[in-house]
Amino acid sequence: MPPIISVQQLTKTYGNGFEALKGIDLDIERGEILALLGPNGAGKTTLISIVCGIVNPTGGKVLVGGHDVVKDFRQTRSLIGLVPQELTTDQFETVWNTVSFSRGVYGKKPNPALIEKILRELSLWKKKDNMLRELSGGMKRRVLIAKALSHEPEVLFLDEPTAGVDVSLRRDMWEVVKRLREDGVTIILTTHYIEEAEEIADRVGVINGGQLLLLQEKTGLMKQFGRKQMKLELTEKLDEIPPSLAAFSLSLSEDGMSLTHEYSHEESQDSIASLLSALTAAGIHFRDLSTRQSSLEDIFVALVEEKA
Ligand SMILES: Nc1ncnc2c1ncn2[C@@H]1O[C@H](COP(=O)(O)OP(=O)(O)OP(=O)(O)O)[C@@H](O)[C@H]1O
Repeated sequence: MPPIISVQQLTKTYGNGFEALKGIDLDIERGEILALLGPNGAGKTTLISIVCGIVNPTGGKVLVGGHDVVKDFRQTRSLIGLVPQELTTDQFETVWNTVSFSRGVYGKKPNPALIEKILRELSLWKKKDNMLRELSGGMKRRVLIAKALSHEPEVLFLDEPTAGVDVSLRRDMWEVVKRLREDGVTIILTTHYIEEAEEIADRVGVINGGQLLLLQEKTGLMKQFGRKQMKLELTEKLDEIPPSLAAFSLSLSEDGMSLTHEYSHEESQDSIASLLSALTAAGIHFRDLSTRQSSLEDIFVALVEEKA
């Protein structure tokens, strides 16, 4: 099946001469959750805005459902739901009217049953007759999602969806996102919260300086770049690592009371077993052991710094 979104050699130079995108190639598959990570100013919002037809590209091409986002703007836009960072709707309108109106904007026939379903799923049903200005910040966020879903888009863009929202709302949002994916909706989210990408994404793209540095399936990414650490708390102070342990990647803490072994996912479990027996043979005993796996955040920071 062709990708639902195909971004080809996309460039964007703003009026002031700033090159925000420097040739992005990106295919997004139907039904996946793609997290776009990148530091401030990386170009994430510019990329999303071009795909949604809000910003014009300077060069390259974007197809959504096989249609060109510039030439066939109406068709591509109707396939997309965009949850922007901020609410720009009329604050004196009710939740129900706001969401229903949004559906009409895309030329879809009214469908009260669908609007009710969306509002219920987003825990907005009880607030349907409230004006937007009466809602809390978190509730307004929910309205933004409801609006974006009102015309039954095939692709949902979430731009920094959980910035500044509390933990319970964040959980609820992820539940909604997971349900949407089950319904076959493709989801692209930008986030600064790397744990979020780690938890929810199928693939992760890293953008920096207008370039796509990496695009990979999350589990493969974690395996390839992820390092593991095993820390051993020693029973007695060790002055130096004995030569018999030189073959293992070990470091000794300054106080001589702990040893840390770093290894990759590829290294077999055997290496741990042989390290532990080599330690025993060297007369080194430990009272506790802990392991740690590098997170997507560690990987991300290393990658962005490396390319800076
Ligand atoms: N209209 C504009 N004119 C000139 N430069 C712009 C314009 N819009 C964005 N930029 C610049 O383009 C770069 C990319 O901005 P963009 O908003 O796409 O980044 P981002 O990755 O979404 O960042 P953030 O995480 O801060 O939202 C930034 O350096 C920004 O200052």
